[in-house]
Amino acid sequence: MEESQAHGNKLHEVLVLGSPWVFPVLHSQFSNRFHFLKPFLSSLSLLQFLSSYAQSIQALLIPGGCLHLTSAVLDCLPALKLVVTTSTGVDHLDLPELRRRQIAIAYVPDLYSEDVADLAVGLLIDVLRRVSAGDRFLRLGLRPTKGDFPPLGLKLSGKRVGIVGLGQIGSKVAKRLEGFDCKISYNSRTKKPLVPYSYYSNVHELASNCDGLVICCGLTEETRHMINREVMVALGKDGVIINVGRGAIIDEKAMVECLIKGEIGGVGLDVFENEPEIPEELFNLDNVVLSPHVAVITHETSVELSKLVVDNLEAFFSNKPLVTPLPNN
Ligand SMILES: O=CC(=O)O
Repeated sequence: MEESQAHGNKLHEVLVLGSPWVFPVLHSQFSNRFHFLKPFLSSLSLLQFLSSYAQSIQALLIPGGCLHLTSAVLDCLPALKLVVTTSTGVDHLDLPELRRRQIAIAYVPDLYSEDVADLAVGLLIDVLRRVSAGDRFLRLGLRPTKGDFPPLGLKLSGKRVGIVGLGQIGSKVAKRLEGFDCKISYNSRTKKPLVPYSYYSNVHELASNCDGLVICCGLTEETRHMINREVMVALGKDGVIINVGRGAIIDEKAMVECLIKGEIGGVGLDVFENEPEIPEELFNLDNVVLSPHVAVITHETSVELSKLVVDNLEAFFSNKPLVTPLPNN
């Protein structure tokens, strides 16, 4: 309210759900153009807040990942006409329900793939070469010169790496790993005609023929728990898994068991099955590298994202076509 009053004319109201990481940039640059409603700063429950303050809200902003836009939330927003998600993945949105209510969706088609691919390779190097484990070793006061043994890692160069989902992100991971002389294979819904890598239609077979898997696909009913215990056992006790897709693509409970029993070699995870929850057991395992769902986040990207979000909001409020509408919506 304060912001609209300060400018003497009415700003367009935008509801911000789930504290998206772009919000600080957005708020500092564009609070003179929009009035942002921030339930995450309120002491009220989300539904109480929405029922009290959001009855006339037409546009909302939501990050990908943990917060799901449920019918209960939508029922509190009778005037809603636009959802802008700051994610590429849309598994947190109930698409049929949004369609039924004729609510338009803007998303982020291809802003993040370089950053996500960079972090995927970073996690792979970290898990194999034990960068974070070595860091912990030194911080504990241990030293090779005192006869302490640093945790020895495994080579990346020349490894057989399977990419699960060879889209924008997966292709960039593959390209980066070519620079490490890795032998790349992949699994995706269909074989890509112009790709030089070996194709496996079945992820179990892919795992049997690889030293590591990098999961880059989206979460759908088909990919949920696609990386199950059998796939992990097929990958083998030195095999590593990197996940920059969505947590629930891996059967997380089975993964924890495989790690504890030494049935896989290690994991690097940017995403988790029940974010923001992380299984306790993972904190005690030295062959696990954890990252707080930041693969898409860099300073540079946050500036570009902020502009994209505002361009979509401005288009909506001036009755123009959205800049990045979700296809088939
Ligand atoms: O996880 C982030 C995204 O889907 O963009």
